[in-house]
Amino acid sequence: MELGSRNDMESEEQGLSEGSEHQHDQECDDDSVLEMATAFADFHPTDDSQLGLQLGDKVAIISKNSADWWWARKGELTGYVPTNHITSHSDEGGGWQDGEYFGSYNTMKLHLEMLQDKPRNTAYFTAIQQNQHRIQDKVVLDVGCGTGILSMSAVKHGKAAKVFAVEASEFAKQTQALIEANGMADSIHVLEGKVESMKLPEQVDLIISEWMGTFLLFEWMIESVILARDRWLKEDGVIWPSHATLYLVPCSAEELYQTKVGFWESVHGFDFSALMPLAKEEFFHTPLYNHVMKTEDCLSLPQKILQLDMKTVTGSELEETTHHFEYTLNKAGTLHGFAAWFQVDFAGFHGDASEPFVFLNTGPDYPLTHWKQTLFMMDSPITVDQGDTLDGTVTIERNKVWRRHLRVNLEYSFTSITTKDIKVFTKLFPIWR
Ligand SMILES: N=C(N)NCC[C@H]1O[C@@H](n2cnc3c(N)ncnc32)[C@H](O)[C@@H]1O
Repeated sequence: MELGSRNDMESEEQGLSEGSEHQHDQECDDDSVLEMATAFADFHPTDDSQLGLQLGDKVAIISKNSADWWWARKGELTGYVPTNHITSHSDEGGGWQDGEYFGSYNTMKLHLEMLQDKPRNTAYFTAIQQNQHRIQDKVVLDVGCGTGILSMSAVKHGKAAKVFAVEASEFAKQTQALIEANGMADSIHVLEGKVESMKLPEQVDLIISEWMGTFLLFEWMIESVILARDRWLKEDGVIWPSHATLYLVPCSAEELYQTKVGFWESVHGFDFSALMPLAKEEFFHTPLYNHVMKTEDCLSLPQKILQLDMKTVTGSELEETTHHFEYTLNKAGTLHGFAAWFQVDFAGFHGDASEPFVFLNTGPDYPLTHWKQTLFMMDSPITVDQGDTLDGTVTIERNKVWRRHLRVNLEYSFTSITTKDIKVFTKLFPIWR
């Protein structure tokens, strides 16, 4: 999915072409095989009805005799394997493109970018440090732990007793080495595999995860976090981030527009304006995931278009959401489109909601993060005055086939305060399909 930074991956979505469907396991064709699975931990058999496993072994599941033991085949050998040592491949299909997705998280460039994102890491570390007295001696689940940085912080700063650090990409092998190098192997258990198919030995007190993608939802990892919450978080447990909010604001993007589209007006003295529609289609068909906007680009106050309580939100609620907006422009200028960003909060432990809590805001009024802002460019800029209004809806629709992708539909009417003239606009933006 990405060949470099997480942001690059969105522009490299071609990497998620149909041809990139994961390789169908040959053994799957044997009709006695229910599905394939991979061992994410070594298993040493205690009797000869059991099959020994090494981390990374692929086994063919023949029958699921019980919740804890499945009859499996590894090469010519058959025997029982413990289900809490293997992760099933069954959800690799279904348009999740897991091969590419998890393969892409096995890059140093991506982890470098995330670990160098100071506001990102500071928010998580501060939340952990400020709640040490509530995390001490507790059990934590880190969903999508990557290098394990949040798990290590939960132990070092939060004094957690035990952390299950779940990571589906091969990078988990590096993570295990890092945990050992930092003397934390007895409290942090790295589990390679998808959290959906993980079998933990106990419920947890705290789930920590950094799951936010472009426009908050891209990658749709939020569904994995919700599933882990429903399956493994204690009733009175806490999930961080505890809340996620998506913001949208009408804005100018003059420099970008001139660079990508205005440029064609006159190219070395020649009229190339006939190419402007092609430029708009190519450059503005999808949102720009790495736009850095300035506060003065905002033409109104931002509005919240999605508010999630991570303790209660369900996957089905997120399939399609629509938010009605009304903006009154607070300055004259040029309306090129809309910018979006998110905020995540780390509340939930506090008894009293009034207690200050830590939050991470990726908007233009806060220190820049690797998410930057997401810019939805409309095709025709309009000159606007203070007092003009925009009235419309933003619909976020998850792709029914490509389950990590979504589409954002913007539909609104623009009313000029002076002429009372009304113009209607609509545009559908795939992220990225
Ligand atoms: N936009 C993000 N913050 N993406 C973080 C994704 C990190 O979580 C890992 N990850 C994503 N989904 C899962 C999952 N279902 N199970 C385990 N690890 C996951 C992924 O391999 C990467 O290390």
